[in-house]
Amino acid sequence: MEIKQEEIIPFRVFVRVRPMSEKEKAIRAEKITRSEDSIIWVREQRGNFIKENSYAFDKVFTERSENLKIYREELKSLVEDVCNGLNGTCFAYGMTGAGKTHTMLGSSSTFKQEKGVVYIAVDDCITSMTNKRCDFVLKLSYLEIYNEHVRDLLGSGENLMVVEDPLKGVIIPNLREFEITSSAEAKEIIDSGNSIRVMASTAANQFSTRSHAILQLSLEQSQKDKNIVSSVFTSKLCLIDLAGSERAASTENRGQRMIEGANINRSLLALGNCINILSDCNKRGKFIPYRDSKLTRILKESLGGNTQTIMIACISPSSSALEETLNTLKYAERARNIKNKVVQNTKEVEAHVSEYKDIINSLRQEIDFLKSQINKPEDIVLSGEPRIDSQEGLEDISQKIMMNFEEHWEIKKSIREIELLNEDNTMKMKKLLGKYQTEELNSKELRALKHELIFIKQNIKENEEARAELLENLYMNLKTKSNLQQAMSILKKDDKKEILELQIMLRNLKLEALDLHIQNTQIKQEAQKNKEESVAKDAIINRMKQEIEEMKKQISTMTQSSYLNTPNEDFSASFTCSKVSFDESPTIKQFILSPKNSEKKIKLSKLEEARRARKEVKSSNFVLKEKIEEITKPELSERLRASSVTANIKTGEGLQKGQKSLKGAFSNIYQIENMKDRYKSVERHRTPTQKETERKNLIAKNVLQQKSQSSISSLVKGLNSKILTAEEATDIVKNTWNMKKKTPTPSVTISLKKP
Ligand SMILES: Nc1ncnc2c1ncn2[C@@H]1O[C@H](COP(=O)(O)OP(=O)(O)OP(=O)(O)O)[C@@H](O)[C@H]1O
Repeated sequence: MEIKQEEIIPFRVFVRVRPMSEKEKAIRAEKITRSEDSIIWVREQRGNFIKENSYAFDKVFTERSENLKIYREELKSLVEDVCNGLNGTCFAYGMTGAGKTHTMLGSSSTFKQEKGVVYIAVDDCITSMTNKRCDFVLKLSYLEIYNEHVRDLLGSGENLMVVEDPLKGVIIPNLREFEITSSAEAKEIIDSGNSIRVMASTAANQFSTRSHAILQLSLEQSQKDKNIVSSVFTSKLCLIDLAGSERAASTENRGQRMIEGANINRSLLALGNCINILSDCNKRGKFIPYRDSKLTRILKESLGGNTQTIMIACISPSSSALEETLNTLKYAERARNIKNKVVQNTKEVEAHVSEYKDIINSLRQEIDFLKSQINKPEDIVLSGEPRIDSQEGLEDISQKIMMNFEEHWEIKKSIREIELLNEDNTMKMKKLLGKYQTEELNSKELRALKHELIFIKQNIKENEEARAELLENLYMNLKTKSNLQQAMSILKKDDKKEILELQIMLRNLKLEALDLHIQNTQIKQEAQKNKEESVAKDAIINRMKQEIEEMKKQISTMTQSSYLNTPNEDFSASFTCSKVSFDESPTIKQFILSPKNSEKKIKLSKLEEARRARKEVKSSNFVLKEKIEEITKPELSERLRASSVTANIKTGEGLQKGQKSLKGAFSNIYQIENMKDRYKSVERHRTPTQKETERKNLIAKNVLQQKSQSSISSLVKGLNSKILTAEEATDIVKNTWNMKKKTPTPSVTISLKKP
């Protein structure tokens, strides 16, 4: 399977217009919508004033569009992506009776029978996976959120907790998952879930679903190749049939239906608030109130996480539903601005498959063990206890206490989240202010910076307001808690009460255990991150160490060759000079020290080579230093700096050796002067004939010496005043050299400058 790169994918929003209902036809409602491809126009009549507004979406499906067409044209690709390891969500939104359930789950009660997109998607997913040549496990879970309670539609029906796991994201412990292998199997499971979903007849819809239903397909697929490298892809497909938004006035709901309606509206309002913040790019850094409802908590990943999301906004074409239609379209229009970062959930497992399986098995065992640990207290408390009879007051209070505790938990977490967000915002603001103070910005950059600062400031302010509101909620929550505890204490103490108290305690303990688990996972994650960081750091250090070692080797080779190539005692100026000005130019220097034969020239050129090599080492040292600057870890750069200092010293040694040899050459010149003195001192022991010959020689040498002295003086002058060209200098030195061979050394001043 091709591994996809991270992509920013916006919400895709479609509008689906259902046909006029019998009821709407009966009241002779007018059709107020018309559409073309991706645009829908809505006609609004207010008194005599008529206007038509247009709204743009990714596509508009008309009354004639069927579920299968919608699936094929827009949802199929989402399912394909899920089969390729990406997460996907599709939810239907709209007023009550607008056609959400018809779209998602289909219907048979109308004049025509249609299969919902949920069934088509599950079928398609099974078929695609079966056709693929890989191992896969497909699991299905189905839940509903009714009056802010999460209920397993395939399980016991108990009120489930929603937990945020730092590794797995939002999870619902104890939610049953069924492994499915065939469409028939899946259909049976989904149908059984639908059969217990809360439905009721309302004024707006005879078969109104009063809960939000969330069906989730979890897919895990693995691929093996010859090299036994196994890739594991995990993905989720979330299909959601939301309960309908409704206006209390128009639905004429009373009693239980009104409570349901209030809860439905509360969660849809929370969904709208999250969409508003997520869709506004200036609101980055603003607290997103996912915790305001169970629906938004469960949809957190679909709304602002690693998921491709599709929203189907269902509307009625009728004039009687104008307000709801406009609300739905505006809501959906905002959602179009949400962009999610989507990445393939893949793990490259470089391990033998058997090894890998062992790891999974051991993890599964650990999970099973932990599960058994979590379930233990409940078993102990409830095993053998009689079932609690319905005792309205007691049960009601215990339920409320549990909810109160959960609410307390959520509020505290939200407060902490806001505090962290604002810490982050303040940091960002400080950074921008620092940029403002230290950098020279042009007017455009300045404007952008100010703009950003204003939004961050606004976000901080709004976050603070949300925090203040939450603190107030916390205060109310604590007040409710003490009231509930008081109410509980008044009730007659009996076995049932004790069991209920224990149940409350157990639930609270479970929450605490889960929170501890989360903290534990976070600590583990942190530890793992630190470990990975330190491993990566060690790798860098090792790599750099190796590089340093290699450089040291190079340097020592170069130093050695520089030792070898540096002129040694053979290399000595054969003429006596008391002082010669030393030019920096290597050519000139070469001329001054011009050797008497080609061998020395070679040596000199080798010296130059060595110098060049040293220069190269120096420049590579500089590169190394630059690398050090890149590395932010101080200890690493410290180590490298130390090594580069050593390297420099080594290079310097080579240089010094060269200079030493040069100095040696000049000391030889002085030695010749000394020899002359010694010659004078032994003069008296010679025979008269010897003395005569030597005297004649000396006169001749003195003449030559004077000539060469004046030549070298003019050479030095020429060099100092830069009158001579390099060629001229060469000639003079050559001549001087020749003269020197036959004559005693000329007395010229030499001063040696450090190159
Ligand atoms: N595209 C459609 N074609 C034919 N009938 C439809 C279509 N959409 C909806 N209906 C019919 O309209 C009625 C209301 O639809 P549905 O139950 O799907 O609405 P809903 O939005 O789910 O409402 P609620 O939120 O109250 O559950 C149903 O009888 C359904 O069969």
